[in-house]
Amino acid sequence: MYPFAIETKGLKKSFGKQVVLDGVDLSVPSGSIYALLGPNGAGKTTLINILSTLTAADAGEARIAGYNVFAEKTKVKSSISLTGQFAAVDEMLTGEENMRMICRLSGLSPAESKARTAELLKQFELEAAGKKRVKSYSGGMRRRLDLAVSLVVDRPVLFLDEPTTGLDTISRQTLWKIILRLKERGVTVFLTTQYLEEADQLADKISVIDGGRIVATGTAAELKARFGEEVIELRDRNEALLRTVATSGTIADVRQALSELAPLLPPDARVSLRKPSMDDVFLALTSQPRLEESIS
Ligand SMILES: Nc1ncnc2c1ncn2[C@@H]1O[C@H](COP(=O)(O)OP(=O)(O)OP(=O)(O)O)[C@@H](O)[C@H]1O
Repeated sequence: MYPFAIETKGLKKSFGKQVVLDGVDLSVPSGSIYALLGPNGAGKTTLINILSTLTAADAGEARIAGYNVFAEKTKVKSSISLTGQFAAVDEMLTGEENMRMICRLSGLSPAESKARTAELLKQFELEAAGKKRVKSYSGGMRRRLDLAVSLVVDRPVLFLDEPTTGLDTISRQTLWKIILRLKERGVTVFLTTQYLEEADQLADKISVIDGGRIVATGTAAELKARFGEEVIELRDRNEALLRTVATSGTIADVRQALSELAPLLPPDARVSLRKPSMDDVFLALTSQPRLEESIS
């Protein structure tokens, strides 16, 4: 097994004059869950499209399971699964019929197709739903079927582009559980997300992309620690958030921060200290409007 399932160096991509990726360096350890976190339009889908050979890069290097993404496309394609790859799930067929058809198209015998379908429907908690037509599925069921379909053939690297966008909390948690089980089976999962909590819960490592560059990489704990050990939160008397300020949490630092802030805030503003969240980290690292700016 390669130490890094995905490696990129200096990856660049522009669409016309718009620079979307401006030198992306990534190393994703084999068998890990890696989250790429970034605001809308940061280039997450473009990066996945390049890594899965769907889009050409302008410059740089990329390897999947050791294979060169630009020179060894066939080997790369046979090393990856991509959700949504088979957009051709037939809504008029049941989940089970779709799965069996895709198994057959992937070269499995009728008996193998039946067994693989049963195994995947069970793994994705779709046993009952498997008997129903796909057009009656909820968003969460459909997302699980798409994921199951993309895993008909075992591949070492799985790309998931915003796998839980638009799902309710329960469906999201079911998918998280499934993604964690895939990791236990040795699959490397590379997912993009706008949900900070998702990256926090699932990923062994997180990279934050902004303005076409990776602006930070680390575990959720490392990224939070880099931000600061504590956050001072100031709220008005109706509990509306006025300010957040990163601090070390020592008496000296907290006192200094409060004495600087006091003249700018109503005298009855309330103060509390809390640990930083992924939201704090994300806002600090990306060019999204900062909390302080957005409320002042
Ligand atoms: N084929 C294309 N032609 C022109 N511009 C494109 C093309 N694909 C993407 N872009 C532009 O590149 C930028 C990055 O898009 P991309 O879809 O990679 O971002 P993203 O991080 O996945 O965003 P989101 O979270 O909104 O899906 C966007 O401004 C988008 O409009």
